[in-house]
Amino acid sequence: MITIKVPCSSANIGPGFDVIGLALSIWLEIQVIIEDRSTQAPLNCVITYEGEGAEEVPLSADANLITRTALYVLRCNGQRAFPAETKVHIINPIPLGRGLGSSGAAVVAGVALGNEVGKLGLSKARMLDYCLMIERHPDNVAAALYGGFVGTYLNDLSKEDTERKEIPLSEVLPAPAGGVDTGESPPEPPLGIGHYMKFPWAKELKAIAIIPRFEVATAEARSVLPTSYTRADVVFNLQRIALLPSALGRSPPDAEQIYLAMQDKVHQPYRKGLIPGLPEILQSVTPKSHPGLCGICLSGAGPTILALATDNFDGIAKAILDMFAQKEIKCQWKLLEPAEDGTTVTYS
Ligand SMILES: Nc1ncnc2c1ncn2[C@@H]1O[C@H](COP(=O)(O)OP(=O)(O)OP(=O)(O)O)[C@@H](O)[C@H]1O
Ligand SMILES: N[C@@H](CCO)C(=O)O
Repeated sequence: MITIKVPCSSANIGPGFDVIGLALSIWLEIQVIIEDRSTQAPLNCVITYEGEGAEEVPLSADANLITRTALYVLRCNGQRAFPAETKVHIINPIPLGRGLGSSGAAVVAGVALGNEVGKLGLSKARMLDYCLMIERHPDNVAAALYGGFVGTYLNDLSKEDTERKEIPLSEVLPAPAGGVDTGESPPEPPLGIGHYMKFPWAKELKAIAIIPRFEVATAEARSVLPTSYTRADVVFNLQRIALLPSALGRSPPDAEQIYLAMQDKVHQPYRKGLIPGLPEILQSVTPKSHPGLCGICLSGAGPTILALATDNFDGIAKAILDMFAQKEIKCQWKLLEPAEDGTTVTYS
C-alpha cells in the first residue's frame, strides 16, 4: 500500500496575502492499492472516502479534486487513466471551505498520487509546478508540500498557460471547467514557476484555530476583493510583511511586535461581510487584553480565525468562541502546531 499524507495549512497570516503559508498539524491521508487486474471501474479507479466532506465530495475519478488532479498529472505524461485497478481510500479530517487549505491539500495529494501511480519520479519542486497550474496562489500548496512556515511566489504565466482547458481549476469545481479527456496529452507545466523559502518558527508559538460551522468558498472570498489598491494600503502591507517572518522566528516571541506585524489592509477588511464578527474579533483580542496572545488573523480565505499564542490557549479560544456566539455562530477549536515535514509518501 502507498500512503500519502498532506498537512492542512493557513495562508496569508495577516499581511501576506497569497504569499505566506503555514503548514499545520491536521493531515489528509490517501491510502492507495493497485491490484493489477482488469476492471470495470471508470478510469480504472475506485474511490472510498471518510471524514470531513463525506456527504458532498464526489467519488468519481473525473470529478473528485484529488483524482482529477492525479489524472491531469498522468495525462501530461502520456497516461490516459489510472493503472487497473487503483483503489484510493481518502481519510480527510480537514474541514472544507473553512480557510485551512483543504483544497490545497487535495491538490498536493492529487499531484503526489499521479506521481506515485504513474511512476513519474517527479521532484517536490516539479510537483509544485503541477500544483500551481491548478491552484494559482502558491501559499497553501507550497506549505502543504514542503511543510513549515513558508514564503512563496509564482512566476507570471503566459496567456497560453493560463488558458489551457485541460487544467481542472480547483476553485471553480464542481463546474466542469476542464479536466475533460480530449484524447490529447495536455502540455506539461512550465518549469520552475513556483518559488518558496522556509522561515524559522519560534518553538514557543502554537496556533489556535477557531473554526466556524459554515463554509466560505475561496472563490467567493476572492470575488469580494478589489482589483486595485491605494499606494498607502500596499505600503502598509509591505512594511509589515517585511518584518513578520523575522518576528515569528525570534525566540522568545515579542507579542507586541508580532501583533502589529500581523495587521492587514489587503484582504481582511473586504471579507468582513462574509464573516460576521470578524472586525470585532480582530480588534478586541490583543496581547494586552489576552496575555499569551501574539497575533490574530483570518486563516486563508476564512471563516477560521487563527490566533498565534504562547500560553492561555483555552482562555483565548473561549473569548473568540464567545464573540462568535454573540453572532449566533457555533464553532469548534483546535490547538495546532507547525507540520514541519510537509507531504510524505510511505510504502507498506
Ligand atoms: N479531500 C478532498 N477531496 C475532494 N475535494 C476536496 C477535498 N478537500 C477539498 N476539496 C474541494 O475543495 C473545496 C474547498 O476549497 P476552498 O478553496 O473553497 O476552501 P479551503 O481550501 O478549505 O480554504 P482556503 O483555501 O481558504 O484555505 C471543497 O468544496 C471541495 O470541492
Ligand atoms: N491566499 C488565498 C488563500 C485561500 O486559498 C486567499 O486568501 O484567497
